[in-house]
Amino acid sequence: MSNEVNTDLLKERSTATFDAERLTEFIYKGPEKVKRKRQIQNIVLQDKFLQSFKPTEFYDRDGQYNNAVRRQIYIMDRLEELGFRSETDRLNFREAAAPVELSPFGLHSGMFVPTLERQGTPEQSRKWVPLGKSFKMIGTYAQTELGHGTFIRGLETTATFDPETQEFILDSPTLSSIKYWPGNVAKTVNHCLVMAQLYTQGKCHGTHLFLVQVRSMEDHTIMPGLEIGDIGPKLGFDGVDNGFMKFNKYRIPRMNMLMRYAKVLENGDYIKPKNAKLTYGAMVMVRVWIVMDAFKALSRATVIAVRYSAVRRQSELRPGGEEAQVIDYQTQQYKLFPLLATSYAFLLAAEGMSQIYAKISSDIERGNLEDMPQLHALACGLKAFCTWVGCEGIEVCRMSCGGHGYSHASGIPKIYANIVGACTYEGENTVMMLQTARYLSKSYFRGQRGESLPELIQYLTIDLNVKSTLGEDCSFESLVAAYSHRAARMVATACKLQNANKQKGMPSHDAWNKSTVPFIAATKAHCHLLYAVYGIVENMGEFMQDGYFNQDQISILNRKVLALLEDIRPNAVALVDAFDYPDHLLQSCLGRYDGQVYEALYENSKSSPLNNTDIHSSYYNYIRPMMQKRSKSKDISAKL
Ligand SMILES: CC(C)(COP(=O)(O)OP(=O)(O)OC[C@H]1O[C@@H](n2cnc3c(N)ncnc32)[C@H](O)[C@@H]1OP(=O)(O)O)[C@@H](O)C(=O)NCCC(=O)NCCSC(=O)CCCC(=O)O
Ligand SMILES: Cc1cc2nc3c(=O)[nH]c(=O)nc-3n(C[C@H](O)[C@H](O)[C@H](O)COP(=O)(O)OP(=O)(O)OC[C@H]3O[C@@H](n4cnc5c(N)ncnc54)[C@H](O)[C@@H]3O)c2cc1C
Repeated sequence: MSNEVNTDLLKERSTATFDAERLTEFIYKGPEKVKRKRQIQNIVLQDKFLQSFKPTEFYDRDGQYNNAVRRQIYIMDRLEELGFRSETDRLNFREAAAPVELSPFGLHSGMFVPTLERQGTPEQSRKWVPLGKSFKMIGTYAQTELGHGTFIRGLETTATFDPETQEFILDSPTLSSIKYWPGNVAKTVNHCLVMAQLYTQGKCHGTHLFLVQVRSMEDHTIMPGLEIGDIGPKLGFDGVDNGFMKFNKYRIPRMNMLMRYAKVLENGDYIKPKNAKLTYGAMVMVRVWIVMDAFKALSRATVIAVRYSAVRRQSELRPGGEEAQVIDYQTQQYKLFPLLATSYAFLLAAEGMSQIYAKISSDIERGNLEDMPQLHALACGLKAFCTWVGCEGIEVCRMSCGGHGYSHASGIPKIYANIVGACTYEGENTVMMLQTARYLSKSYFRGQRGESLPELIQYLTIDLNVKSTLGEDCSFESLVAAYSHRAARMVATACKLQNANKQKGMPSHDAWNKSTVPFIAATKAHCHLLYAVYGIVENMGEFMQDGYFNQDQISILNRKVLALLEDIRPNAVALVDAFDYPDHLLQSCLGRYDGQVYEALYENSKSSPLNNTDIHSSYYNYIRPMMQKRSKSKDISAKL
């Protein structure tokens, strides 16, 4: 591989009107943090073991899982040796060491241990959290069943208290109650946090979490009374052993129920929690993290597509002139530059969401549940919005790279396959949006009654008769006002339909269900981020429906969005460079910093396992016999 930088990329970087390094420092919170991140990435780059793996797509499922386990245990050991204490250092190392290879221990660290910490009593946390953090206990979060994932209250796994033996008896009473999907349950973990319907003294008290040992700590064999296995290949996540698990009257000690919020006493008495949804806390936490995952996925795909668009020359923009950089086609800019803006908007949204989560979750830990509904609504809405918009954007990035975008060598298919599951897991997106919609509906009617609303939704009470004051300058204030007006109008419209349904005599659940489509649109408008002008132009109908914008303002906006493309054009490469993703993290022949795309593609293809032999065995086994057979037959054309 040559070590020169592609001349088009060199030119792009030399003509940028700002210093990308300054923006990198803003993104990563200062030059020292950037320097430290790069130091850590370099440790990984120099690491022979970590650099010894071929791309995941060159291995079969067994190999991908085996490599994922090897890699992650190596990372754990290296982190011990390196002695990194700060979470940022550890995260930077992990991300560099496994940029796209998901971890079979991901749910252990991401859900199992944090849930033991937050949902266990202090005694339970003291006993189990150190075992989890030292990997003496390896766990996951097992909630979804064959028959239920979304509707937690419909889960069928039972945990029945036996006061004689002071145990809970876990059971999968039906086929549909078999646990199905939980990550890492098939081969990796020896414990699970199981969500089950709690029965005591003959009464069901709803779903609660139970710590269950599922494999022997001696030899990893499956505990008697359990059936466990892998669910099979999936669209992505092939290094992760999502599994199924069936309980057959499986007994666990009473004290294995997480009892921070709800309790079962020795005599079987049930002590209820302050709020039944406290048990759902782990899911809220992961939804908040998924907003950042959506930013990372979309921004990486955008880096690849923008750099490639600066390098790829195709067709004549000027008749008889040299072939143009595809980034100079207005259509290519209209595809990619809004995604660049969206990536930056997602970064800010993810950081804001994390701050709000930190504040409200610590209030909840102290017993103040006041803002729990707002946190739930925000986490549901942003998780759904950012994964939907992010996945659509990553697909646009793939297609904007033409044929090479469809190759794993572009790096984009893996980015997509890893993040698109997040539209489903941790709460299916439509269902999540409806949770936010329910909160907006209740808030709208509270606002109508003159009650005060939390700051984030005070816009619901604005005067909808006001028209836009947008002028040629498309001021920030006028754009924010436009988005607020659109969302407030759409929420009001959906609520009026819900009310009208009730006035017609529909029971409230039907009145709700028959207004959920406009509520989904209204909730998307509520979550819509301010990548401003493009968002208005793409959704113009929703902004025009009540004449909020006049014809002249619409012309201004249409002109503005095209003008913005030209404004961004000279800085497009610098804006993606600022994300500071090193090549080994992007794993993309198209998105390389040096732009040597064709050499990289050629080298990558030569290393494809199918090239290990010149003539494939299938020629000797099938093709040659077929040709020999046909060459003997008389009427060869009929055969063809
Ligand atoms: C959809 C809901 C929220 C419905 O719950 P429900 O008990 O039926 O409640 P409801 O009747 O709709 O609402 C009653 C009320 O409960 C509230 N509520 C609901 N959930 C929460 C919460 N988390 N925090 C705070 N409040 C919550 C609702 O807003 C309602 O409030 P309201 O009565 O309107 O004031 C629930 O079923 C749910 O969360 N479903 C999604 C299941 C899910 O997320 N599964 C994830 C499994 S783990 C996984 O996928 C890991 C993947 C990670 C990986 O592999 O990397
Ligand atoms: C990659 C991956 C990893 C996963 N990891 C885990 C894990 O580690 N642990 C775990 O417990 N689970 C896990 N899951 C399961 C996941 O959490 C569930 O699949 C998810 O919660 C969706 O539930 P469901 O499958 O029941 O979908 P369903 O709800 O059955 O979705 C089917 C359709 O029904 C619609 N629908 C459902 N309810 C409503 C409603 N009230 N209103 C309107 N429409 C509705 C949905 O919008 C959707 O269109 C994982 C799933 C995936 C894909």
